[in-house]
Amino acid sequence: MTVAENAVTSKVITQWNQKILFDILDTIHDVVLVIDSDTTIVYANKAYAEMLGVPVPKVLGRRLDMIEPEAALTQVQRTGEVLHNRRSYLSSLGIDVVGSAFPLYEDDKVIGSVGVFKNMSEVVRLTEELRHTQGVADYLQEQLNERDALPASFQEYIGQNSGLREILLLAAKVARTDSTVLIRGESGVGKEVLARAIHNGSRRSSKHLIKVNCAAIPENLLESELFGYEEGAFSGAKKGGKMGKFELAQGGTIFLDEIGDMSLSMQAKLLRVLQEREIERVGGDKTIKLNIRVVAATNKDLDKMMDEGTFRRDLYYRLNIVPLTLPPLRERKDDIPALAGYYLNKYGQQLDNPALTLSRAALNLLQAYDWPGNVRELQNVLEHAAILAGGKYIEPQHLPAHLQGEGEHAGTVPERPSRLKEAVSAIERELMVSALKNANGNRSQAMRALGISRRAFYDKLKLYNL
Ligand SMILES: Nc1ncnc2c1ncn2[C@@H]1O[C@H](COP(=O)(O)OP(=O)(O)OP(=O)(O)O)[C@@H](O)[C@H]1O
Repeated sequence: MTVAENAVTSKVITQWNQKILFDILDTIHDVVLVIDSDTTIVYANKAYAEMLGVPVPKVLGRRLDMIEPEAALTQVQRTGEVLHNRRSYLSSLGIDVVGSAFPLYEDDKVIGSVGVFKNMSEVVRLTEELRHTQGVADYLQEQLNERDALPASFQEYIGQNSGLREILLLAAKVARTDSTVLIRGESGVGKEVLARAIHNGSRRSSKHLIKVNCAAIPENLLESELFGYEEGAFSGAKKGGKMGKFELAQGGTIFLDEIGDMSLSMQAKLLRVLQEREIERVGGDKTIKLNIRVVAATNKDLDKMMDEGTFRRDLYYRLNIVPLTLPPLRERKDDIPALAGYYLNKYGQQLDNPALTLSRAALNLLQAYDWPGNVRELQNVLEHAAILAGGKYIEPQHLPAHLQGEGEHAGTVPERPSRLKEAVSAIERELMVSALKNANGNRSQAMRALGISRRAFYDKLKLYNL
């Protein structure tokens, strides 16, 4: 304030009496409190009395350092320094306040101080409530994210179908444990993809995932494949012996695929391993402790097999700790566009045709088909179509005849084969079907009749969805 302004103000004030000045201070919602040099309260406005719940006269003359030793006003009194917008807690009243305190000087001497502050308890309470609510909201959001988000290892498994998603979320949870998992589902639904995701999502991911296709290994070799053998265990045994798949999987995961194709005698041996968690190599007498996680898979109806006595019930219970059944593609057709997109992108890149897309008519045909061979069949169909398409679009004519509703069975020799590869595949499939028929479903016999290796035979079984 300038000297002239000061003169004007004092002139006006002197014209008013003290009462009017105090009335003015009482109109303020903020507390105004004045203490003298020994912290005796010499003035308090109405807001302070209301905050205390007592009339003003009862407050005057009391020593603030007795009531509230840590109050900003008493601090200012001691230090002579202004405190601005300071938040403090008044323990005598149990409230939070925010305000400023100023020293009052007379000839360089602090003769008192004045404080202007407001009760912030409501604001503090609301802020704390908000913080708590925010905390709860964050927690719930985290839970939701955890519920909906699949770990990175599951990204490879394409599918948003709600039924499938429930299974994937359960699998992701189980992945973090050491539980034995049994994955069931028709051929080509992605049991192996899921087994890999479980392994990669587990604490064993830095160790190996060892796969054993129990159906593709001849019965007499399966035991040494799984358990390994010592030198001289049998004629033709390698010098120095050989490590089995269980040993190779130490610290990691063993994936026993096609477990339903295991003979009863092997089932008994496997059951012992699951119970004892130890093995002995064929021809050896040393016990090897196992630290492995077992994931098994099958497309066989194990319940029926147990009823028929071809699958051991006790082994089933050992394996079925966490059962995961993957739905067939016909039950999750809503995933076909995403799966098709994934494979077309893949094959489009390989064929230098990155913009490769499905025409609406072709997509309709994919959606209308029942996919007995599931995702594997879809993958094969799209690979084939991608080669045939040439241009940007896959049209109905690029899809196999049986998808177009023209032929009854996949692979039936087309009357006028459009491509050599297609015709060869169709004939191959026919030959496989008739070999299996002639052998009454006995795969080994069919394989021998066809004169092809076990691996080639099983690859073709998968390829033609037999
Ligand atoms: N959800 C999926 N996302 C991406 N690819 C998939 C999915 N499901 C299956 N596939 C693909 O389909 C093919 C068959 O999958 P996989 O071998 O895992 O099936 P499977 O159920 O183990 O079959 P089988 O019982 O015949 O052994 C693989 O090429 C795999 O990459």
